[in-house]
Amino acid sequence: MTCTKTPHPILSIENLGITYPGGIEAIRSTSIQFQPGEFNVLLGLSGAGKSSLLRALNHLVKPTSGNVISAEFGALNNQRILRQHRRKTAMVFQHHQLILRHSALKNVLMGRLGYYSFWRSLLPMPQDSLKIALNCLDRVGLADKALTRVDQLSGGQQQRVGIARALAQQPTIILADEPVASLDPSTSEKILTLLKKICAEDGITAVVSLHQLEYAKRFADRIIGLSDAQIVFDAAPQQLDNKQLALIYEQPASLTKDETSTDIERLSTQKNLPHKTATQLEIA
Ligand SMILES: Nc1ncnc2c1ncn2[C@@H]1O[C@H](COP(=O)(O)OP(=O)(O)OP(=O)(O)O)[C@@H](O)[C@H]1O
Repeated sequence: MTCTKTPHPILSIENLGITYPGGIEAIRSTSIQFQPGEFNVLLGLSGAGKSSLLRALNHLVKPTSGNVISAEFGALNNQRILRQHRRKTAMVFQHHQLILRHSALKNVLMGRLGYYSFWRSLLPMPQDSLKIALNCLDRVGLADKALTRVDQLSGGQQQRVGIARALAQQPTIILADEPVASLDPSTSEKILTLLKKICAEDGITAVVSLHQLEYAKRFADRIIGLSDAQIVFDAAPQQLDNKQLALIYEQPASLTKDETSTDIERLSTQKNLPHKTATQLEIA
């Protein structure tokens, strides 16, 4: 089941494939279009290819074939276009990727770095960026924690700072890679509610990877179900019946149970690389 193409996608992928060194095929040749303002959930078992697909959308994982095409900037085939696209495409991570010894405000200000040259970003941020960052903290309900060190905040509050940092980028697209995987159910619901509300208010297109079916059904405008490196479902949550669910959640024949858990272990250590912006600021 697939969504039909519409004439004005904000972001498209065309025949995109990802094969990691060693020959692991994470995404087989796939084409999708994302519509402006849509809240998309990538749903699937661990190892299905959700993170790889999501991270390919801003070339954090480089596709081995095919193209990612931004409606605003064009195909991501040179550094200038990639920089422009990344400035408007914010990321939210499972483990927040915040600098724990810095204040919430300083972390949120990192979202503004893409707007300044490297040399300018070494100086204190201008007033307008400060105002934007404070406003973003206010929108996630953390105005009173602006000067609190992030390591003194709860997991849910840290993820709110992560969302505020994304928002400070004034993005048109937010990519959220398992944003609630480290949180308890009640906090997860609050975070997804907040993320959806903010995206709706600002007309931001969201692509969110999740493995919890319940949240996908509740929050997604569109669910893109992945299994074994390919899209097996692409439609509104209301159209997800048991037959479609079986396609998403059946264990690929190519993996035994043991191989799957080995993959998960490897992923949990390899995948959560620090966000490039965070690394840059750590150095600065
Ligand atoms: N850096 C890497 N090097 C080699 N193989 C990788 C790498 N990252 C992911 N893979 C493999 O690519 C496939 C897809 O992984 P991916 O992380 O995209 O899946 P996922 O659906 O996001 O899983 P999870 O829910 O566990 O995050 C898996 O077989 C995984 O082992």
